[in-house]
Amino acid sequence: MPALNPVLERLRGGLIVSAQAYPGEPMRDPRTMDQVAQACVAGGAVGIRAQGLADLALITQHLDVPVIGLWKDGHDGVFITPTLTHAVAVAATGVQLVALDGTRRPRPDGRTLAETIAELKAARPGVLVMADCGGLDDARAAQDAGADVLGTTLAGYTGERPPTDGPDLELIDQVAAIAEVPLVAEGRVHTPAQAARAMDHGAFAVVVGTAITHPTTITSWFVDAVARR
Ligand SMILES: CC(=O)N[C@H](C=O)[C@@H](O)[C@H](O)[C@H](O)COP(=O)(O)O
Repeated sequence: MPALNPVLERLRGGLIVSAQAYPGEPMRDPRTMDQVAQACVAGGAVGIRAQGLADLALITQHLDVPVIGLWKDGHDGVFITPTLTHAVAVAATGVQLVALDGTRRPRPDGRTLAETIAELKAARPGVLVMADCGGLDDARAAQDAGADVLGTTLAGYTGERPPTDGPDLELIDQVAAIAEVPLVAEGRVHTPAQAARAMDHGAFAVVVGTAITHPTTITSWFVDAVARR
């Protein structure tokens, strides 16, 4: 892999924590997410992934690790930073990387992924792009479209890959074999052992969300285990 952008170099081999609360949830408050993000950095996270302009505006002020920002609009189809307008607004919060839907599905504003990336970079020079992919063909296309980072974020959510129990290691292998840019393993990494396995399979860094920052889900795992006895 050629010499990397210094922002990406800071993420190499590390854990990125995704701190997101969903609409209507008790922790859906920018101050709360900012505090959660700070707590994760204190624990050794090399980067933070976060959602929404208000959360990002606070988090970028208080953290000195790279922040991957996104804006979820809706919950099906293309909803992760779906348009150029969303992407430019996310970049304007001061994040170093913008995560956007990196699938081959039509985007709501009619732009291709390549056009979106080129226009975002023209509007916000220096910003990096993480493409959230659902499968190998997405990853290949996103790399060709100019993505700086490939993520397995949408594996199991777009119909291209079955939802695996744990990270989609087969997809990580496949993407690692074609990636000329960093591959970030994201999606259903629920244990430290799974995070380590994703690295062993060729990930450049790993994103963990739910298992660190979503107490409702984590609690339900324990509740179910207790209820089974
Ligand atoms: C599919 C989708 O919408 N993924 C979102 C992307 O930002 C988040 O809801 C996930 O929490 C994140 O990808 C981390 O994954 P996990 O929470 O499984 O560690």
